[in-house]
Amino acid sequence: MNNIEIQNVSKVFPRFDAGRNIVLDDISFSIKSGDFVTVLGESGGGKTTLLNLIAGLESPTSGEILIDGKKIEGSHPSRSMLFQQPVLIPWLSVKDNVAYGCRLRGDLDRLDYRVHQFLEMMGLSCFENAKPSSLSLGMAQRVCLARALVGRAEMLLLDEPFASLDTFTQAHIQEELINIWLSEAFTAVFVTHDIDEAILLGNKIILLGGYPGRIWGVYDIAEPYPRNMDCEKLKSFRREILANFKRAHVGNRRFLQ
Ligand SMILES: Nc1ncnc2c1ncn2[C@@H]1O[C@H](COP(=O)(O)OP(=O)(O)OP(=O)(O)O)[C@@H](O)[C@H]1O
Repeated sequence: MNNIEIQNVSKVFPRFDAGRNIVLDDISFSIKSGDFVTVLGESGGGKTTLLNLIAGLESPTSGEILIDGKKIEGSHPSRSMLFQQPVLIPWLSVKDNVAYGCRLRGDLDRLDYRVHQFLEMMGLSCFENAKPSSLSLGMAQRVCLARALVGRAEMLLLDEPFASLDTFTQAHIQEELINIWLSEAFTAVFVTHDIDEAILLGNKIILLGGYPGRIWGVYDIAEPYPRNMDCEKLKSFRREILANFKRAHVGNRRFLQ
């Protein structure tokens, strides 16, 4: 199980001029085990900060985050993070990169089989022995995804992982991610500033807006996968989300006056 409760979480960072930068203000929402949650917000709005708090890499200034009723204390291999840029060890082969975290932790049970299985799932079995320098960006990002899944992550935390990919590769890898999520049943928290990506992927969207970042909408989307933005229901979600973004900005202007 991996039910997460984010309760009245605020995060304040010290500012360069000795002031306080309130990045997140009184954020509350819940994530059910097996959810695919997309966190949608503009650049600098605190999305990565929220992901780092769920990963246990940062602590809230106030409020708390509970996983299955227990307060998060630090990072844990069951929560795996995928960054915007793929991070691979250049001198290790693709398969050794994928196996690396498991080897470090001594999680060796059928490791070679698992590595092969996930690389095949990502369409990368022919590249098992290749070095990262010979991979395209999209392939390297799929290796990172395989590495997270091989480590039996119960929760994937994805920080705009496809933002730097071209539209075609992005669409392809989004579809693969959804297929794997549907078959492997992990929980995903996916940060993006792309409204269509948030709607196409998430069964729940958290709209983060304004400065400091507050929640401006939580949307449950029950449409089946694969999704297409031509669908009227999804278009209407899009209109509603954009309208709420506008409200966040009007609220923000008032806040600054
Ligand atoms: N470790 C830190 N120390 C001080 N300030 C920080 C730290 N991490 C983030 N911030 C500040 O928090 C704010 C939000 O940053 P964050 O990276 O969470 O936003 P974001 O929504 O993920 O942005 P982007 O989409 O551009 O990656 C920024 O003002 C940033 O300067």
